[in-house]
Amino acid sequence: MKSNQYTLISIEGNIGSGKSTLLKLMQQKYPDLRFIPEPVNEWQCINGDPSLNLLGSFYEDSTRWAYTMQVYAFYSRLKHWKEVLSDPINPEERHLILSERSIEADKEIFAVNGHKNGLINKLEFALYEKFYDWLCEEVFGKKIQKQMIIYLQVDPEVCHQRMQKRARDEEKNTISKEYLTQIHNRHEEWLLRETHKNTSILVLNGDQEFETDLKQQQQMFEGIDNFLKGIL
Ligand SMILES: Nc1ncnc2c1ncn2[C@@H]1O[C@H](COP(=O)(O)OP(=O)(O)OP(=O)(O)O)[C@@H](O)[C@H]1O
Repeated sequence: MKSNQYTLISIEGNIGSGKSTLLKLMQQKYPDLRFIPEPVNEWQCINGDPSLNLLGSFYEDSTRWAYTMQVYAFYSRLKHWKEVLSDPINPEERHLILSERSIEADKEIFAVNGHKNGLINKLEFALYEKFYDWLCEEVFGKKIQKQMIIYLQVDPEVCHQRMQKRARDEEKNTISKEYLTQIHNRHEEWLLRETHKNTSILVLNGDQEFETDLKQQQQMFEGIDNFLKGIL
């Protein structure tokens, strides 16, 4: 691998599928990976002001806030990526980055779904694509050697139950099973039916509880170890 190139590993999956849990487990198992968390807190509290809650506004009035949400989600994710990619790589270091969702998922899942459902209109989507393409090229350029996606595939009904259990304030009474099904279908389309260049995809079933079930974890990690074999 060239010294300034990275392999990106992202965990993708529906809201409430268990991505954060899997990420934590992977951090423990592979401590050498660089890690990019999802900036949800930033969306809940713009400039540290809890009255500026973009995630909450988005779920209260999706049509009004869908485009704004995408612009800010993109900005905040890209900012993290830029910080990591601008950090000179130590030649001894592994060039592997693990993130919860990817910039691409923002677009392919949330922006496309919003556009399909009329929450983001044609003009907004065209504008979004313009700065998305340009800024991604600016930040990622030729720095990416390969992308690897771990798709945590979970029944939307199970995601709904997990979401209710965790009860994030903004989501409690606003995310319907219908929305979870739309987001699930977008994942299936994007990851299982569309073509991908220079990307390998592992599909992991996450229907069974795996946070505390060690047997289940072990089974999942057999798949992950095998998938990452050769780069770790
Ligand atoms: N680009 C985006 N546009 C709109 N909403 C987004 C976007 N990215 C994430 N979200 C929302 O932010 C919240 C957190 O999302 P996400 O599904 O990535 O994490 P999570 O729910 O904590 O996942 P898990 O339970 O699998 O750990 C959800 O309400 C999700 O719908």
